[in-house]
Amino acid sequence: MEECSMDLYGPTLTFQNLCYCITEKQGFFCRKGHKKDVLKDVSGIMKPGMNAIMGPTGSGKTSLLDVIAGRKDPQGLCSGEVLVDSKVVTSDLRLSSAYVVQDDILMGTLTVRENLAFSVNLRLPPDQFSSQDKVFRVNNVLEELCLQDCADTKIGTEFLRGISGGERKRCSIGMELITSPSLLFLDEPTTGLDANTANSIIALLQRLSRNGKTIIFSIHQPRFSIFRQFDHLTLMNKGEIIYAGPANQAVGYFEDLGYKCEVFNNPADFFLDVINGEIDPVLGLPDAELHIRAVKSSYVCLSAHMSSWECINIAIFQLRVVCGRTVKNILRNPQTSYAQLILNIIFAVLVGLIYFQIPHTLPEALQNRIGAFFFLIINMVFGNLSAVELFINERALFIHENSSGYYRTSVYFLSKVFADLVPNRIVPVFIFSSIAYYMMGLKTDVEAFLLFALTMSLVSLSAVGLAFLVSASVSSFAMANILIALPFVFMMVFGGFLVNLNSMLSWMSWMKWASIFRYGLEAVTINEMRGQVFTDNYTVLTGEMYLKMQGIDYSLWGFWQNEIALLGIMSVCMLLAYIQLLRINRWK
Ligand SMILES: Nc1ncnc2c1ncn2[C@@H]1O[C@H](COP(=O)(O)OP(=O)(O)OP(=O)(O)O)[C@@H](O)[C@H]1O
Repeated sequence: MEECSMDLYGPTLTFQNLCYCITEKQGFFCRKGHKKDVLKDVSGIMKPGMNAIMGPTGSGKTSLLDVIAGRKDPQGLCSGEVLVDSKVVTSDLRLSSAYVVQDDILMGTLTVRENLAFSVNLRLPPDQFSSQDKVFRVNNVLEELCLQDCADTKIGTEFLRGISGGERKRCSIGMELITSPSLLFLDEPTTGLDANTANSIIALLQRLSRNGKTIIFSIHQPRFSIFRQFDHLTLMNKGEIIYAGPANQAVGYFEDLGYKCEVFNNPADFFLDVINGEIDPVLGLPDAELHIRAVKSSYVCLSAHMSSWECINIAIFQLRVVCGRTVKNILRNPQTSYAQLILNIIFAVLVGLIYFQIPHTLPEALQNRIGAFFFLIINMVFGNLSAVELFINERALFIHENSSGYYRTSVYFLSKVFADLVPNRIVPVFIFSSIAYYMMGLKTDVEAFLLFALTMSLVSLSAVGLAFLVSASVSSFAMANILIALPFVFMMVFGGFLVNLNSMLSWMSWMKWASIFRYGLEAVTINEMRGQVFTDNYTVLTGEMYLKMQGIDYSLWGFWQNEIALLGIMSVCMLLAYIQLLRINRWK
């Protein structure tokens, strides 16, 4: 086993007197809760090389890693500080260091090379690195991580078989190495991998550490071939450090305290057995207690060469790169878009057949028209329930990339919204409107058709806006479905078709002002009825007379106020959705 050799170069990270506590809420409404100390006054030093943080489950190793990497909510930090090369750092360290999360968070529909290119494009400033430089970097990382053979293979999704687990992990490491960070944090890099793959990942990290990197990682219970590659070991138990020092001296330290490690025992297992109280002290040292052994070795202070790219990224450039990835993702995973389009076509034909060429004779002229409009609006609203998945699907990816400084929240929001609205909402609605409108035999002039299609689009977009708001506010589909169905049903009741709004209890009727159904129904009714004449054997009824009877303002403003209200609902919902995205908790 190598000791953390003094001639390795790279940044040195120290942490002093870190106390971290969390407040466990007792119930849904209870704001105050019971305080739990996750880290109890811990101090230590991580030098260039391989720094492992080990301990039994729940001992606080991930918490320590997250606190020193600036990923844990600073509100919980009661005391202490983290220094890199003797300079105090804040949680902004997360923007300039590299952190590989335990569950590989990658875009499954993109290839290994495309994922690395995405990272390099967003994290290296475009004015300092040419496209060739970036391609060169991607190729270098592919070579360094031995990923050339699967460079053009897709990562894989739940529907698409992709690269292997080890390759995924190497790709995740590559996403971070692409900026050549000197400080690399990894949360349990071997979890979920088979023994050989785990070994090769640790060997890779060791190789990287020999080239000027300080590698800090948490690990649960490594086998000996892995353990012997560690330079420095931090052993944790119940939020405290019980050993910190050269990994190859840890056995000796415990033996000095009276704990005997059998010849064939794996030191990593031995330490956990000692911590768990499964090994008793021998050598007449029954009272042996484990003390923190803070190793005060001298180290050379090197200037931190971590650079902060956050300010350099240009929003428009980011938008191009993120939109490019979103579009690629949709093109390679087109099921939702196809389903939306096919559903709209089938539904349009169905509605067209049910209400085929509505006559101008009473009473069916009115009954069928209003019934058809209500039916169409129901389809426009409920057909967009799928929009609730927009931000839930990629929540983990967004949190990881956004907190690592890949892009701004606004860039992500705009790219997702446009990439969803055009193929999934606007295009299918126009196709739907064209088929249904002419099959039903509504007004033949083009202006009336365009206003009909516009109203249908605005109804659809307002419903989508509400779905986006729900999607950005919760993290589970079950919750999203409950939250979206309820307002839609209420809006339907207050739409003016199922109940006469003028006869409602006055304290309830205000809800009609928030009903997408009402605005949509009024707009299409005005558009269709104005200038029409309906007859039966004895009666002549003009569209205007009908609208007046219903209490609908059919002036030009009367029509457009509905469109503006729909636009307003959509804009407010989109804005709130964006605010909700900003409010998502990025801390671990
Ligand atoms: N944000 C949090 N909210 C609630 N509890 C937390 C939070 N962060 C840490 N803890 C608690 O702190 C303790 C240490 O957690 P941590 O994840 O650091 O342990 P660990 O050693 O990494 O465990 P494991 O190997 O199981 O991942 C646990 O009891 C955990 O429940």
